Amino acid sequence: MKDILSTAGLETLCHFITPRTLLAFDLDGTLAPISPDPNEIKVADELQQELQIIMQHLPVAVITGRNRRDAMRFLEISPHYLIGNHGAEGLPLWKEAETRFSKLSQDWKMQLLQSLETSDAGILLEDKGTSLSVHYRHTASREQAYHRLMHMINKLTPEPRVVEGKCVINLVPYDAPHKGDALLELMHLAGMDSAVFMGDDETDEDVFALKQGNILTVRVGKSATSQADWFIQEQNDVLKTVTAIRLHLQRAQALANQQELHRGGPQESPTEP
Ligand SMILES: O=P(O)(O)OC[C@H]1O[C@H](O[C@H]2O[C@H](CO)[C@@H](O)[C@H](O)[C@H]2O)[C@H](O)[C@@H](O)[C@@H]1O
Repeated sequence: MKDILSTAGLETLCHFITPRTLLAFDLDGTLAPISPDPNEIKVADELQQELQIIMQHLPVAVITGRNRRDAMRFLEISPHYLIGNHGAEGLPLWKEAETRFSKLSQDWKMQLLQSLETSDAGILLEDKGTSLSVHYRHTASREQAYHRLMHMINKLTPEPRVVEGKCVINLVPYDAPHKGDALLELMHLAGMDSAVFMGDDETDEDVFALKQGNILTVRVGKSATSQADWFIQEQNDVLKTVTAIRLHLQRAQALANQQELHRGGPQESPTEP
């Protein structure tokens, strides 16, 4: 894993981005810092402004574990693509399957509600439609809560795909598209032949694991176990990276304008009568 904000990293990033690159971002922990309350996240105004400018040059996608409606509450910009539920919501090719995904998620919710006891205070079920998240950030002992929840989750039928996150266990239908599938489908939809993706969490590993030369992946936080190729130190560095992309796009645009002017050649002055 290498530092994308190093001189070599920024050179690679700028060299990688072409007019056919999709820029995709995770939300929690990437566009917004992690907050103890999922309802209290904030995408910095400056970051939204940078993304707004970038969107004039390239397609932008947000691929989040939240549901789309929830994610929209925190975005003043309207990205070209907004995919929710870790990939299980918002992809045109999967529209019809979403009802089935929601049914599975409801079944798991009912089974968990039956198993939870009053002593399980602090455990929160987040019903997101096509997937279910089980939060344990606010329990007295996170470790105990985690083990107890995994015990319950292992008994769920049908078996969910379990994706762990930051004090959360996400339950997703096994055959639902994940974030990696989503990114590939969006590249195809947008007619882009490369993509940059930034994420921070286990659920983003589905993109990092794609390991394709035409997808540049950046993780928030260095990790020995992540499959991302590049890292930034902390969430604050997302703004620095996005600003570098914006500057690069504006420079490229200015250069293209100049070349266009030269190609047109000097205007012939009208012949004097
Ligand atoms: O894919 P993401 O956009 O990163 O979404 C992942 C999960 O994010 C939210 O939970 C996490 O962030 C909360 C706010 O910072 C935090 O309080 C919580 O502990 C984290 O797990 C969201 O609530 C989930 O639905 C997403 O799956």
